[in-house]
Amino acid sequence: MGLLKEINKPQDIKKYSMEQLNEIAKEIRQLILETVSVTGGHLAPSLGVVELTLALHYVYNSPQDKIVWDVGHQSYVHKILTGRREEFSTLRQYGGISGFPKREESAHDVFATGHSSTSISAALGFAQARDKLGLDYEVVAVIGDGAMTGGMAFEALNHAGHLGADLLVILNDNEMSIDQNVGAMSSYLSRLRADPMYTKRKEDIEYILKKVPAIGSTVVKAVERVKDSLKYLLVPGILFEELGFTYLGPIDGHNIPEISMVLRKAKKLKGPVLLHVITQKGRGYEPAVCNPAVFHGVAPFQLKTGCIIKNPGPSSYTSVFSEALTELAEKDQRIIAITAAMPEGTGLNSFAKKYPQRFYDVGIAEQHAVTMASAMALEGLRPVVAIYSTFLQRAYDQILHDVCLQKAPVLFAIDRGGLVGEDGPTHHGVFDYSYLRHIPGMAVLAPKDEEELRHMIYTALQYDGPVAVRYPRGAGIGVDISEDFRLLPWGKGEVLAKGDNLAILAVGSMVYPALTVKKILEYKGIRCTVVNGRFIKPLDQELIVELAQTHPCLVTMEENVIAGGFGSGVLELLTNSGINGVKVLNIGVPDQFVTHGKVDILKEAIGLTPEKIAEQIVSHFALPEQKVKPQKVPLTFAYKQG
Ligand SMILES: Cc1ncc(C[n+]2csc(CCOP(=O)(O)OP(=O)(O)O)c2C)c(N)n1
Ligand SMILES: CC(=O)[C@@H](O)[C@H](O)COP(=O)(O)O
Ligand SMILES: [Mg+2]
Repeated sequence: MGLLKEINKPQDIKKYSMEQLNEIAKEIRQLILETVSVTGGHLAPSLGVVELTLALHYVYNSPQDKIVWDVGHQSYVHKILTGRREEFSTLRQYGGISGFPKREESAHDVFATGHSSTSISAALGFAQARDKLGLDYEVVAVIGDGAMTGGMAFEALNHAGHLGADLLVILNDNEMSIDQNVGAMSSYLSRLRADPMYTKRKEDIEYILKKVPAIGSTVVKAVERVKDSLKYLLVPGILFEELGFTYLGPIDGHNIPEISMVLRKAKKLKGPVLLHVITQKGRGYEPAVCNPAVFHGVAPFQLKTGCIIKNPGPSSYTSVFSEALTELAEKDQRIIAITAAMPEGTGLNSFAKKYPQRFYDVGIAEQHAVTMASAMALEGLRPVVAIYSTFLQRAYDQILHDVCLQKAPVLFAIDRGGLVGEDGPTHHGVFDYSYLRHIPGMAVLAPKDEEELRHMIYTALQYDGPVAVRYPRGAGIGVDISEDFRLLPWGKGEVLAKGDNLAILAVGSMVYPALTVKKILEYKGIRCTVVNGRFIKPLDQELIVELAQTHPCLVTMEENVIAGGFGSGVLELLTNSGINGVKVLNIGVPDQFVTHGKVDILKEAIGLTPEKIAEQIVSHFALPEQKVKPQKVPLTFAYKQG
């Protein structure tokens, strides 16, 4: 490592020449490649902003000057340049550095991001605070072309233009969201990239020349167009100019001298400035350049070949959902599939290939996706909105008012439910039971395994109302998956095992762990009933009341925060049913933001492993322990730890 090892803070790069900065760029790319090929992570986004980040830290003075990274998945270069080079190998590992900007991690991470399209709002907030407090610093938001399709970005552009705030928005345009970018904004940016000044001027001049001999309205129109083309000629970023921004660009986002020169110019301008830079996602690593969608967020891979190291194992919940929906769509023409810029992640890409006319990618616009789906459903279609649990949080109001209040039969396919692992607190889907359960008319289901997910999707589509099916990230349990579809009894749980000392009522990803807890407790002479709750709402009231009346202790288990989750619903039911004899323990995610790391490690850390749960049960209920060898009772399901 040549010059890079001398850089421990951003100011250290200011002494280097442009040639040396290009050398440093090479070293940074190599470090990112060597690290992410081992840890996994957001490779292509970060490779695409190496020169941009170097130029930014060359011209600005972080952390006094505030740089906000939209989504923040592209912040690896920023982290390497701001004192985290040596610990960069701990990227996304438990106890290591986060894959996203994190205030607790560094003063240079001025705003925690992870969800898209927030950077301009944050930048405007910092700019307003600066002006109100009489402080002196620059503010920069770096936002991608994908994130620019998010509604919040427009809200902030609108407000910043209105205020005339001194700030810089850098639009990092690489023509990609996670997949190909979509929307009218993306097309507009393509035109800007294609240097419309030339094309626009040429068309208009030809148009005018052809018409000169004519008289009357044609000449008037011609004059109008000349005016327009002059406007376009002088200000290609007219959309941003009309919002009050000075538009600069488009410039080459890999040319450090050019970027630095334009950044210096931008610093001198008053009011909001938008600098449009063109970058290549995955720059410097051929496999990522050729396939930026695959290398957007990538698992560990072989550096030499770009082959991603796959863990053979059970079908993923995502693929089971995708196959089930695509099969059902064959028979039911009403089914429409909607994603918010994540066709690959939600598994809808295969649906899109088979039914392009019944598929929508709305861009990073979860709120719009939900409300559009509601109107579709009210007209008789069966829209299926596939959005990760954490990103669906953004559309809470739309779910409540635009879907549930009007009883629109929208199916929410909620992927990444529960802990997601290395993406950390901005991405764990551990709040959805709580943010959905209290909405009148909403039904919430969670399958115990991938086989049940298939039947839940089918059952949910037969239900004439708002319904959510929530399932985890990654591989299923490894059970056989039937070919048919079974209608599950609505609102009913499933008794998996019987015992008289205590009853465990588990939902979703905690059902198989509950069976393991049962095994562990048997060795202590404690016999458990285990129930697969299946429905977070409506609860199986009859079964729960019966369990409470026939067992001295009741345990609920869920991979959701305890507050307001499934267990809370059970407690409300017992209280409202006047049942107070039974002792209850709610097991779930504690009242904290769970950090990043492998899921197994995180579960160990927050007491969500079967062993830790069994310990909590014994101590909570002060159950007498007898060392017994339980009779060999085969589990109804072979639960595989893993
Ligand atoms: C609200 C929200 N929805 C979805 C995502 C998932 N997501 C992460 S990055 C990304 C695409 C971002 O594209 P762009 O801003 O162009 O950045 P690039 O990866 O191209 O650098 C998406 C959809 C998210 N982080 N936040
Ligand atoms: C940065 C971002 O929000 C996405 O790239 C997200 O990390 C994808 O998550 P999965 O890897 O679970 O699809
Ligand atoms: Mg992009």
